[in-house]
Amino acid sequence: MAPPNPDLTLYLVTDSSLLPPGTTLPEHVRASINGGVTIVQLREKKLSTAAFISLGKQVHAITKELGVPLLINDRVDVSLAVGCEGVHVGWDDMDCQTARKILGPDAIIGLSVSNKEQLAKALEAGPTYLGVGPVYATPTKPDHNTPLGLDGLQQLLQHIPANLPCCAIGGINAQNAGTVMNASRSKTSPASSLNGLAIVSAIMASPEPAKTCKSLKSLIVPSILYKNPQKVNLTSYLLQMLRNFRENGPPLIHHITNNVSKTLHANVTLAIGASPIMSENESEFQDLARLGNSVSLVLNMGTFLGEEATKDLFINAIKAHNCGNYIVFDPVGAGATESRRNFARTIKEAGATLGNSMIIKGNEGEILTLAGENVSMRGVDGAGANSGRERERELAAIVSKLAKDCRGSTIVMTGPTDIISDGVKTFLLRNGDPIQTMVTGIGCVLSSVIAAILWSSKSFSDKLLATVAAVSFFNLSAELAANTEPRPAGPASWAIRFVDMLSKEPTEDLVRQFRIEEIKV
Ligand SMILES: Cc1ncc(COP(=O)(O)OP(=O)(O)O)c(N)n1
Ligand SMILES: Cc1nc(C(=O)O)sc1CCOP(=O)(O)O
Repeated sequence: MAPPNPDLTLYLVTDSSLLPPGTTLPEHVRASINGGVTIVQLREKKLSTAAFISLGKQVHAITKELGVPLLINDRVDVSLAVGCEGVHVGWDDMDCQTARKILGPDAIIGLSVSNKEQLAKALEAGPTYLGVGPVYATPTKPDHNTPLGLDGLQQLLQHIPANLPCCAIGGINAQNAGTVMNASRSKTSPASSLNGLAIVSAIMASPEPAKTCKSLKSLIVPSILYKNPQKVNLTSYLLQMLRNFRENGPPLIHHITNNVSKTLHANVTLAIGASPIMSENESEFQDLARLGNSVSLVLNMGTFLGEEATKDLFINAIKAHNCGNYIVFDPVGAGATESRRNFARTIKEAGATLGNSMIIKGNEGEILTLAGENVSMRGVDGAGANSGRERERELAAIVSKLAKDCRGSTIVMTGPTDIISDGVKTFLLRNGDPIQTMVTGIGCVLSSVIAAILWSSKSFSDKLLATVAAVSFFNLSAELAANTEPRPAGPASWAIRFVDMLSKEPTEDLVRQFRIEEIKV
């Protein structure tokens, strides 16, 4: 029989003494699960055995109904009496092997680890998962061990095998959850990293547990998905990406773009539920960049007026939006002339100084030009179709290297297969339809969609997946507009249908049709 494999993403450990006045534990647990808690531990230090069992049964009825496992803190006897899914034990409690004998092979048995010595013993003991902590000092457990801090956590994680799930605990809340998850990623190999966070006070004391859990989960999931895509439901995550970008109101997309596709940019931006503005008036860039919670800049060098004429405009726009906004740069025709090549490289360099807020989106010829490859382009269309697995691999390696060289920019190379990389992870996307190349400006307006959907992104790792969601959504909408009966008569009627398609609320069924593959380069 396969060992139990609990989802530790957002682990609620209870403490009724922290509940807001007038609330009950069972209802608080229910709301927390509705907000995204994936596993619950009943940790009630002051209850008699009888009261512990009675409360355990009440809470178990709810966790069972909502499909989430319930564990009991310390007490194997109470777990047996409640009939729940397992226990969490520490070093003063019953040992793991004995607990396993009593509870059986299907039980979830968690074990606490605070240092290297305990970890060495824990690896012998055969728990289902490890609770590693405390990360920070916490009044919730007055007898806690020395806090590990982020460095100590990373060091322990390096010695935890990839197949042993682990969560961090101790002093974790909405202010530091993303940092703890990201820190666990940065110095360790992806395999030996956190599967989630266990939290007591930040959830138990919240007057709005569902809302708190939802926002905690949005800080945790990106890192888990980034490291272990198989551990998270990719479909529901990408769907969330396509829906959440309007959470703080419609993002404002400031466009500096070519004359040919301005109207299409505006219509597509509106169709997906964002707000377009077209402005080349440098005196208002600072104000535009701060107009609301979520502002992005689309920079498209399609109708390029020459290096001197365009440089100040683009650089001043970048400077104005360098206040936490996303910038999507489309180096249109970068390989076509010497002057465009130089200019595109200047903007790419400027993006590399921005940390990770720039996305560079171009066709094969444009991206290869930025990567320093020798390409000859006839106009602003792509240099050629990438085809065949070998060619895909070659291009993926170039895209990934360019992303690394750009120090955090995400690179999107469009084509029959789209390639997206942040220099750490690289994805191949296979949705789309050849008709997309028959309407001018269609390639350009993908930037507007990316610029809007990026606002679902809350961390660096999320930015890549938000871009993957945006490009897949865009291309699948194109594909459906072309292939749904009755089929469009030609490119013009297809383009209208395409905009209609983009305006529909994305569904789970739509996301299931995304053809996404992660590729190792
Ligand atoms: C998920 C998780 N990790 C660690 C602990 C701490 O357990 P323990 O060492 O048994 O300490 P007490 O909870 O008994 O104070 C935990 N409960 N859950
Ligand atoms: C139950 C528990 N175990 C810890 C450990 O280090 O093993 S720290 C802790 C309490 C965590 O509470 P809060 O989320 O309120 O800080």
